[in-house]
Amino acid sequence: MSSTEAPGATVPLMSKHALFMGTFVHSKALDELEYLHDTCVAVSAPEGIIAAIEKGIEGSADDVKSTMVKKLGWNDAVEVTDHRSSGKEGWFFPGFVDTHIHAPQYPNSGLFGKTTLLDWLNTYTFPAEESIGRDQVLANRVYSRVVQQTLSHGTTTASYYATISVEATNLLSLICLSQGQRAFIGRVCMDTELSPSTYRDLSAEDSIEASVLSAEFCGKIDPARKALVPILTPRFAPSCTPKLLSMLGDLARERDLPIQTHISENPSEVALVASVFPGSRDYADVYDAANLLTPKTVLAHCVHLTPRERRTVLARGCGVSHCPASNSSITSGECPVRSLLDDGISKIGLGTDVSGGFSPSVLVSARQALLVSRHVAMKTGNDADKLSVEEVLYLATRGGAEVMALGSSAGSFEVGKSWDAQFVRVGSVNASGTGSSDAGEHATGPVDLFGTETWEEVLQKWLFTGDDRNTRSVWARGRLVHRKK
Ligand SMILES: Nc1nc2[nH]cnc2c(=O)[nH]1
Ligand SMILES: [Zn+2]
Repeated sequence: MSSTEAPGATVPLMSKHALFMGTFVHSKALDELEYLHDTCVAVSAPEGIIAAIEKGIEGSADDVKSTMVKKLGWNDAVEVTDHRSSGKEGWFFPGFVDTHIHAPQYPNSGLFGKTTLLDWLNTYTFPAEESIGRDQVLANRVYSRVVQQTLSHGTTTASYYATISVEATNLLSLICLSQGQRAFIGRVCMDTELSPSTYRDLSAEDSIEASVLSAEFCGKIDPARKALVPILTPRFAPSCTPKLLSMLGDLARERDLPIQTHISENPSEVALVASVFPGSRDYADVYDAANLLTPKTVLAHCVHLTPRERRTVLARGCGVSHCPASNSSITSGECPVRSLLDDGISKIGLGTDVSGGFSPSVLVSARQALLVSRHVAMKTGNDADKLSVEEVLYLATRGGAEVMALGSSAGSFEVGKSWDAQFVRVGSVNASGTGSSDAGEHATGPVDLFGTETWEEVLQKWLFTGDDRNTRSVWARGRLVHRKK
């Protein structure tokens, strides 16, 4: 396969308007999930935008479908997905937003031993990334799989770090486009001796030129930035010279590009930044001096930010990608999410941070976020530090959309937003104690309902015991991008 050839079949555009019916669950606010029963959501073709939402009225004989059809005059060419008979065993939920994931690290999922960030980078990460850049066949294998896997776990938007290789990064763009995932594509920039001499940009100028090439490639294959957005990606401060950082800040402004980077993940990293940038007041100041902190900047981790750094992040309007599974796995620390929120930093989403994090599932990240918040609470003695199920599911969807500056187009079910959704199905246990979903084509994994649960409890059980077997269908920008066989 040549480097710019689109791999595999491309997910087709919506050819007909569509009506989805059943129960819809989404975040209304940080601490509130809304449950819309017997509801019809109309999605217009070919762009996949929610055109109308008709809520069923309890006890009313009026059918929401006919009401909707009359309202929109979509009588004929309409595709109907009707899950109204699913009861509490099935519901539509917004697609997840993964605000931070390293595509080339996917083969290393679960491999971290007892390392911490800086030795983990040298032991596991740089070798894996370098090998992808040298081998397009391997890049195709890994990138195709990571996009398939994230889609099958319900991720409709992902912000990817690729590698320094333009060729391999372009391949990731093509794969996301053909599989239908909305993606931010970041060619990694790094020009210091922190990484091996064989795996770094030769100069700041080279790094900028390569970043422009990969951004222009995205522009060529998706000119309106409908599905693909190039994102400038200085790996983290110690990987970049001040010159490169400042050239990236200029480039972001000139081309109106978003930025992603890591910050304050681990105490040794924070100390390293202080020693490499002695003239900066703190880690955030290194980025701020280069104009890299903008409302379109995604800052991964933010575990050890000082009060002054928090004020900088808030003042610049940056988003935070909370990566709890990664922070526990490579022992980086416990991000104090409640305290960030209390300080006014409300743009917070979740990142799987594969492969610092071990799972491509944002559901797992949400679960881990909830658990880590319990550890924070055990340390502080303050119950208010505990995040609720509603809050972590907000971070997984709406919060992530805000972080990626997609707040008006994704993250919840509202007229004018994109149909980015997943249909979740769980199982129930019958009188003889058998799960309805133990086997066969409808196997839905370990979530067992006994018929006594409230809707709130069903969502809690999904968060803690669910997995990708429950994610039956996934749509991104109206297009069906995954269906469980
Ligand atoms: N978690 C994580 N932190 C980083 N800091 C610099 N590079 C990385 C990376 O690849 N993963
Ligand atoms: Zn990362």
